[in-house]
Amino acid sequence: MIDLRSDTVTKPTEEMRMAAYKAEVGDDVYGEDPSVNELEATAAEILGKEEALFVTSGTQGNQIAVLTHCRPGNEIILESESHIFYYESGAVSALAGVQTRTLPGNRGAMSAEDVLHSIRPEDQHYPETGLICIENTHNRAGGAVIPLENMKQIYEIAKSHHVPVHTDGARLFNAAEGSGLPITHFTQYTDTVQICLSKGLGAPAGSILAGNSETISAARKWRKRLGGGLRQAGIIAAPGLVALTRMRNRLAEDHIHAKQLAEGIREMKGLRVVNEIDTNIVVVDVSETSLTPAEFVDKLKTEGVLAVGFGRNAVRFTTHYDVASNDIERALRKIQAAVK
Ligand SMILES: Cc1ncc(COP(=O)(O)O)c(CN[C@H](C(=O)O)[C@H](C)O)c1O
Repeated sequence: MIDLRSDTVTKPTEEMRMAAYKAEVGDDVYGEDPSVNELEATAAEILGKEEALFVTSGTQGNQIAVLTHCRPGNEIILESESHIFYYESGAVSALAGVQTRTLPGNRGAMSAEDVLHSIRPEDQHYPETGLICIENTHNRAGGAVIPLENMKQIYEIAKSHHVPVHTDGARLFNAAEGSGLPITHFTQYTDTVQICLSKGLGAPAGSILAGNSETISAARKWRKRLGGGLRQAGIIAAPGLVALTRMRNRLAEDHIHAKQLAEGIREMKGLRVVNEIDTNIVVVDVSETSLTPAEFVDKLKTEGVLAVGFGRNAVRFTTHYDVASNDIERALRKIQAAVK
């Protein structure tokens, strides 16, 4: 079975498993787990932020950011198919008690103009704008890289209106690789950033939320309130450190594989690649097969390829560490067989 459902399916490498086995541990609620402390310090350094917090998932990192920046009754501005809006089970309302102001994106990027005109002026009828969220790369835009200039413009507008910015950077390392820019060029234009260790970087679990010391200290308290204060968490932080320090440079391979997959699918009658391939995601319109995305996903499975439905007419294929070069050729043959 070639699993192209998501880069969340990556299994830990031998090196990560050994790191977990050998991890030095302590009680992280007391700040005494050396592996967690090393991971957080290393992540803060790499992301160009004062401090970083190890969290259990990208969703937890995003939700802690919303809880830390906002208060109940605030409005948050975010893109209409962003993960925080689309895939986090309404947590921003359920947990933080905020309302969403979604804006259309162009390949996932909100226009700075739209953001400017969506920030609420002071008025007793209006909620305060508590946060602006950017997603880079943008999952439902097909792993699109949000241009640096766009982030810069939004950040400058946010700062001039004293509104914080959070970046859902679940795949920000893919954005850095896809744009050829150091990750700190992107993180300079956001107050907090969440990055996933468990996706393209291949860790078994975990994410990082990074920002200035005051914000991360408040975020740490929110993590505790959510039951995320962990004990000997070095067992999962140590493999996370391996992922963060050893797996960034191989993301280019996933991007090459995604491009190869897209090129092969473009040759197939009945399928249409709908996104420009910036990183590791290929979105394919299957409407000409007269199958629904769910039916096509089932057909693919019988041929030995796993993918996910992705909206009304499309399926998504995501390349990752556990998909090797020869898997792409094999997957293309199986996808071709599913189309027949
Ligand atoms: C941009 C972005 N931000 C946050 C998350 C949440 O990360 P986790 O909570 O799964 O660790 C995801 C996961 N994305 C998953 C996937 O793509 O298969 C599913 C859709 O939740 C994401 O794509």
